[in-house]
Amino acid sequence: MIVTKGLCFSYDKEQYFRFPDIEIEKKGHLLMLGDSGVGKTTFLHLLAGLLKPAEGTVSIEGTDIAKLSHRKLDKFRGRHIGIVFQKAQFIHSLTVEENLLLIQNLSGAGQDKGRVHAILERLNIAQKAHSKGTNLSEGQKQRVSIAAALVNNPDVILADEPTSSLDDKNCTAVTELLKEQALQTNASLVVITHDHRIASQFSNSIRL
Ligand SMILES: Nc1ncnc2c1ncn2[C@@H]1O[C@H](COP(=O)(O)OP(=O)(O)OP(=O)(O)O)[C@@H](O)[C@H]1O
Repeated sequence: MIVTKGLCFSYDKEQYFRFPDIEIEKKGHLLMLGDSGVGKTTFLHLLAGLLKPAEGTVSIEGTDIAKLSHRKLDKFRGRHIGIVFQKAQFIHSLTVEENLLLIQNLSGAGQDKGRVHAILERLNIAQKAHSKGTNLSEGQKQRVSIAAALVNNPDVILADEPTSSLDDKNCTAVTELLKEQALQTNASLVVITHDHRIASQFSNSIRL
């Protein structure tokens, strides 16, 4: 479960962002829409503890994440939060499978090749399991990034423009997978986007 209260943030004191309070139960989801530059990624990074709010709180599974030390926050993120970044972030010299196994290892959860392959199948990239990151298209990289966010069954899934590089078929597949994953693993899902193709697939949405 994720709850925010009174979140404010500023990069430079010139532009001040005030974000609406959100509360997403387990299995719940929220789509946040908004034009380029309104602060969607900033909001997501506050939710993930990658930025510290000037005011307000982010509570995940009952923990106020701003109260955690850097080390504890990194560990907490690895265990509880799956982030789909706008630009895919993984090690390009490793294969897709090796990247996902490494993420499982780093979280302390142990390796589960079956889980890795099941998720790659769902994302239509199982045939790329043994390819290196440098040999993937942008859409394939985006899907690896989604697999990386989901592979540890996080309690909170935060997705930043997860469908921007995808064609219509994969756009629907990815959105369905994110929602289904949240339902199956009792997770809360936040998706931010300006991709209007996915608006109709979410019953709960707000505009920034
Ligand atoms: N590290 C930074 N330092 C200073 N200003 C920043 C920084 N990151 C973002 N900004 C500014 O904050 C504003 C909001 O950026 P943000 O990336 O959150 O918007 P967004 O709604 O996600 O946009 P987009 O849809 O284009 O990704 C923008 O005006 C941006 O220039």
